[in-house]
Order: sequence, then structure tokens, then C-alpha cells
Amino acid sequence: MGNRSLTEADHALLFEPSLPTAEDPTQTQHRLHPFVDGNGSGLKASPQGQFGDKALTSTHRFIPSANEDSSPRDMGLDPSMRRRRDEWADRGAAKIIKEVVDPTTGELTKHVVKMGIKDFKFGEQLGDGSYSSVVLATARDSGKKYAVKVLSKEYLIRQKKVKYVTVEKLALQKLNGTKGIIRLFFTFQDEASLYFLLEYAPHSDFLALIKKYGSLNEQCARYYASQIIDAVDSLHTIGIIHRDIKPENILLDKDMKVKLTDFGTAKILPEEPSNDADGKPYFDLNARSKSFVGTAEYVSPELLNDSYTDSRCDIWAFGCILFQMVAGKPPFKASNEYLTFQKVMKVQYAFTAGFPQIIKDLVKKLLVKEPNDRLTIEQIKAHIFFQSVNFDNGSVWDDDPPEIQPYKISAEALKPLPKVPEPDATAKLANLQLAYNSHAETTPQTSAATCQDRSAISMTAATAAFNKDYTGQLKSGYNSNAFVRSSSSSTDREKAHKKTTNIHASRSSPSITSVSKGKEPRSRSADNFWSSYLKNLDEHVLLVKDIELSVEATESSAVDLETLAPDYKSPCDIDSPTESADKFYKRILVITNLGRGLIFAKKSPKMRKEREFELQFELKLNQVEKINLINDQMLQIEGPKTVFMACKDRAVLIEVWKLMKSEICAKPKVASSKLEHKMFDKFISQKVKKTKGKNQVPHVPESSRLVNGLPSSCMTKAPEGGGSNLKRPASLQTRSSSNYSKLLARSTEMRKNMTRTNEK
Ligand SMILES: Nc1ncnc2c1ncn2[C@@H]1O[C@H](COP(=O)(O)OP(=O)(O)OP(=O)(O)O)[C@@H](O)[C@H]1O
Repeated sequence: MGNRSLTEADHALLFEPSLPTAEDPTQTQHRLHPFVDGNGSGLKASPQGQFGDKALTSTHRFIPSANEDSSPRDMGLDPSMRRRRDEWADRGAAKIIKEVVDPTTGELTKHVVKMGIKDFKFGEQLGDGSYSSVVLATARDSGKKYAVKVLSKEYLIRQKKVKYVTVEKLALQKLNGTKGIIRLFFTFQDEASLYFLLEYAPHSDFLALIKKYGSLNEQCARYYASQIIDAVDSLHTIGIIHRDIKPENILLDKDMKVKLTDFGTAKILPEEPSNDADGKPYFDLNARSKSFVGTAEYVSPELLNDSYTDSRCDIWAFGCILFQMVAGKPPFKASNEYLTFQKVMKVQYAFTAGFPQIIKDLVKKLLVKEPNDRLTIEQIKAHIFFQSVNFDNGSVWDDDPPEIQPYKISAEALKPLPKVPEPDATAKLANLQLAYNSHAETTPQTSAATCQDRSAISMTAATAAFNKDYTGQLKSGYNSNAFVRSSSSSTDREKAHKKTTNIHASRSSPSITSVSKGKEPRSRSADNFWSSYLKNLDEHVLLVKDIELSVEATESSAVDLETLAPDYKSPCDIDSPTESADKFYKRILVITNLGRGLIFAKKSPKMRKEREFELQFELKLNQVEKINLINDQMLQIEGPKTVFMACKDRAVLIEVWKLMKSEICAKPKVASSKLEHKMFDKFISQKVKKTKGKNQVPHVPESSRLVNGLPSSCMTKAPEGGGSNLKRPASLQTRSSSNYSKLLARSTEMRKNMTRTNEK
């Protein structure tokens, strides 16, 4: 039993009847009012430990066995054990008030009934926690399914976990009937174990969902995030802080809706005197708690840095989960717990490529080191991401879930958030916008104020401009250049534009004005767009170019180069896609200073209709093993995948080749253009010497056969087997300590021993 004796409360939980929990569940026609714990019977001695991989093996441990009736069990029991079991059958059963309507008189009569282990058939194990096993149970009378959390008394006492169970029970009782919280119907016990009869959530948990799909699209993320935050709001309103919110503690019920579970480490706040006229209970949600509880990947920095948490730790965890929904992995994850802590303490995380701007904005405001600067729940609900969600009319819980789809990058998602101007600031914004646009193309001097604002205001326009600009270039053979005006034209803005710039005459297009810029292949607005897009990732664009791209098929298939690119008669005859080439995707390559080659594709068969660019492929340049120049219009880049990049424009290939050859990663090398061309020419002449015939179609070995487009493995999707490197993170639950290294040591120790200690 360790060095800690049981408190009265612990004793009550383990050995005495307790308070009622919830309405009964097992009957459809009758309402049942459970009010006490009792004891159960019908247990079978288990040869192995049944309380999770972290539990101790106990020879005294009992588990409910699947679908057995009582008689065969009696055979193995000696008389004293049988007597004890029978004693507990009465003592440990839950006593429930059953309301029965008399069919003749129509009167409601109440009966006290006992419900215990004998009233359920036990089935498969649903899950394993640190100190419990959860099994499926079917009520013998109604056939309804439940999840029963089974906790070994001996283990709880030995590992000093009784407090956790008490807290879990109290929290669930307090929260009973709250939307988004798993329901505890009642508890019962026998000599060996405690049983929590819980609502069954048949669709597993949120971690499994993310794993299955790899990520969730914005719509799904919005649906689930709104339920999670609403459930957290309800918790906090009732004075409960969860403190271990993570995907695996978010179950999915029969309707695929959120049910928070695992309140073992919750904090139940004392009610404070209320000043409210309506007398609503008041809880100090900012009251600090020093308990070291949570899970490494979702733990808030204030617990690690300053050894305290309050309700804002649930908001932090919500931010981590929101990130994970889109990225498929938690924001703070390292090879071990210590390194994960380091990242959390420094709030060191990076958005994945193509992370949608709107969610990024919200996550950035949630994963904030200083709890006071973190958004409040009210502010979260008011965030533009939840603009379409009505948190007041219950639709968050009533609406059916959307079709689950993984997140797929789209140009729409990359568009920066519209900056909502204050009414009187519209004109100023327009001025700044236009001033910036003019600046970007023509005006050398810009005021400091304009510079400061421009990153915020230029991006929407730049996005729109980029797409148009790009289409325009294709049509006009790179002879036109575009510069941007505000994408939402307005008379005011046009006036402002005239005032602030006298450079360009307006054209009929509301968002683009084209001017001839000689031979410059791409407008700066396009580059600005990518720069702005990547700026948030601490990345900047080194190169934006049109390319044709193919990726070697993962399984070699009988596809040759002609099949790969039917319009290309030979690789040396590469040109921009023609208007007739319906099957072609226009692709551009963006190379960044962080050594990423991002290939965006735009399906625009006739170049009439605007189609959005989508990130199709990411090439990690530092993983490139070899670059082969097939000829001076095509590169073969060997790495984890073989990528063929073709471009008629030799200068483009020079740049790509140069970047890759110099193993560009974090720091680009700057070489004089003359030198680059020299190097390139040398490289080519060596290649040409080795090539037997000029302009010959290179031999493509069977193993390097190509397919048109990209293998699906390059697209955003769930990794094999629902994959990802997501392991179920285990909770940390240990006593508070101001000494961080002690905490780490303790958590490591804890991992080893799979033990927990009671918080103070
Ligand atoms: N009501 C339920 N319906 C279906 N499955 C459930 C239910 N409750 C729990 N489970 C499954 O059992 C697992 C363990 O449950 P739970 O998290 O409550 O246990 P725990 O011992 O408190 O775990 P932890 O180690 O996180 O503290 C869950 O991850 C889930 O897979």
C-alpha cells in the first residue's frame, strides 16, 4: 500500500457505497435513478494482469469474462472465495431506482434494483489506460452496449491512484448530461475491482481518426474543433479543468461526435462567492495548480517553465490538436520526452507546407507561451475560422458530421486572411495597398509605415494577381507583366490609387493592370505572393519557374517517356503545354532557402478558366543524391524518388541545377552568373561528350520508367496503414516540483516503472 494511508474519501470509494451518478441507461421504457455504489459478482480470476501494459500483474486481479454465465465459474472456486464473492454481489452492486409504469392503472411506481457485474455480458477489450482496462459490456436485459472501465483496487492502492479515480468519478458526476462529455451511468464494485459503467463510444478516438485519414480538411477540422472547444467551454463553466486533453481522450460516439473522456487528472475547482446577479456559480479559472499532469506533446509551457497550470492549459492543448488535425502530427514532437519538453518550453514548432492560413492564424494565437496572451474560449469562438459556426443554437452538436476527408492543399487555403479594416481605415488601407503595389513594380521609395503594413495587405491581391498574371503570361508568351491592384476594386480605392500613384493607367480588369515589361519572364507580384506565403514559415523564395515534372512510378510500369508526355515527341522538344493538351497540368517550381522544392500544379486545359494552384509535390533538396543532366532541357534528380524536370528555358534549368548542385539547404551560396553559366556549360559539355548522339531520347531503364503526373503517394494522404509516426502519447502524472530536471527524471522513471504518484 506504499507509504500513504487511504483517506476517508479513498476508503469510501473503495469499500463503501457512494453517491448516485446518473440516470440509468439500461432500460428503454423505464427511467432508472442510480444513487449508490454497490458490489458486483460473477468475476473470474484472471491469470494475467488486466490493467494495461502499465499495470502491475496481480494474482488477485479479476476481470469480467466475455459472455459467461455464472455456473461454470463456480466450479473453480473454493467455498471461501465463493462466499466472499456472494457477499460482494450484494455489497458492491449499484442500487438504482427504477420507475415502472403500471400498465393497468398508468401509475408510476418506484423500485430499488441492484445492478452489478452479473447484469452485463462482457465482450472485447476497448482500450487500455495507465490504470484501467476498458471493456465492452452488453446489458443482459436491454441488450444495450456500454463501455466498462475496470480498475483494480489493489493496483490503485499500491500505485497511489485512488485519488485519480475519485476525481474522475466526481468530475463525471458533475458533468453528467453535458454535451460532448462521456456519460457515467453508475459505478459498482466487487472485492477486486471498481467498475465505471460508461456510455459506449463505438467510433474509437480522435487519434485513430487522424491516423486513418492522415489529416482532416478544413471542414472536418472546423466541425470537430468547434465541438471540442464547446465541450471545453462547458467543462470550464462547471469549474472543471481537464488537464490532459489529447486526441486519444476525445472519443467518437455512435454519431461520430466528440465525447471527452479520462477525467482522472482533472482539477475540480472550488466554487467561489459569486458577484453575479443571476447567482451563477463562479470558479476561478486562473487559479494556479502545481500538479505535474498532462501528456508531453500537449503539455503547456507554463507547466514546464513555471511549474503551474490553470484552465489555459486546456486551450493550449486545443491549439495542439487543431494543428494536428491539419498537419497529421502534433506540433511538438521529438524523439524523446525531454526533447519534446524543450520544444514546448520554447514554443518551437513549424507549420507544414501548405497549412491553411485561416487555421494557421488561429493556431498561432493559441500556441502562445504567455497564457494571458492566449485567446480565450470566447475569442476562439469568435475567430474567423468559426465564422460559419453558431455556438449558441446547439447546431455544433446537432449538425451531422461532414464526410471525413484528409486535408488537401489548395490555393484558396493559402490565401492570406482578409484583413478586416476598421470602417474609417478603409481609405488608408486602399492607399497603402496601392502604394505598395506601385512600389512593388515601379516606385523605388516607400515610407516606413507603408512597408510595415504591406505584408498584411498585399497578399490577397498578390494571390489573385498571381493566378491571373500567370495565365496572362502563358497567353502572351511571357511578354506581359502584371502588377497588382486591390483584388476587390472599389471607386474609393481607384480614386485613392489615382491620388497615390500616377504611374499606371487603369484597365478594365478590376484586379489586374497589365503593362508591357519587355522580356521579364514573370512579374514580381508572383514572386511576392510566394514570398509572402512562405514568410510565415521563415522561408523565402529563391526561385519561381515553370517546369514540367514527372516522378518515377513507385512500381515500375510499362510506361516510356513518350507515354509520360504524349505531346513531347522527344525530351528535347519540350515546350509549354499547348492549348490542346487537355491532360496537361501547368506546373511551377518554387525553390526556397530551406531547401524545399515545392511544385504547384494548376490544371488549366484551355487557359480560359482560372483553376487554382495546388501543392502537388515537395522535393527535399537535401535528400537529393544525384542530379543527372539528361540533356540541356531535362534534369533527372535522384533521391527518395526520381524526379524528372524538364524545361525548354535553359536559364531555368541552370538555376535549378545550380541550386541543387550547391546542395542548397539553409544557406544559399551566391555565385556570379557568369560563373554559373560556365559551370553549367562545363557540366553540359561533359555530358554531351558522354552522350553518343545529340538530342537522342535517353534510355530509360525499366526500373526508372515514368508515369504521367504524380504517384498518389506524393499527394497529401494518409500514410500506409493509416500510418504516420503517431504513437499514443502516454500521460505524465506525477507530483509537482519546481525542479524541472527532477520532473524529467521523474517522468522518465515513471515511464520505466509505469507508475504514477498522487498529486498533493
Ligand atoms: N466510453 C468508451 N467507449 C469506447 N472506448 C473507450 C471508452 N472509454 C475508454 N475507451 C478506450 O479505452 C482507452 C483507455 O481509456 P481511458 O483513457 O479512460 O483510460 P485511462 O486509464 O484513464 O487512460 P490514461 O492512460 O490516458 O490515463 C481509451 O483510449 C479508449 O480507447
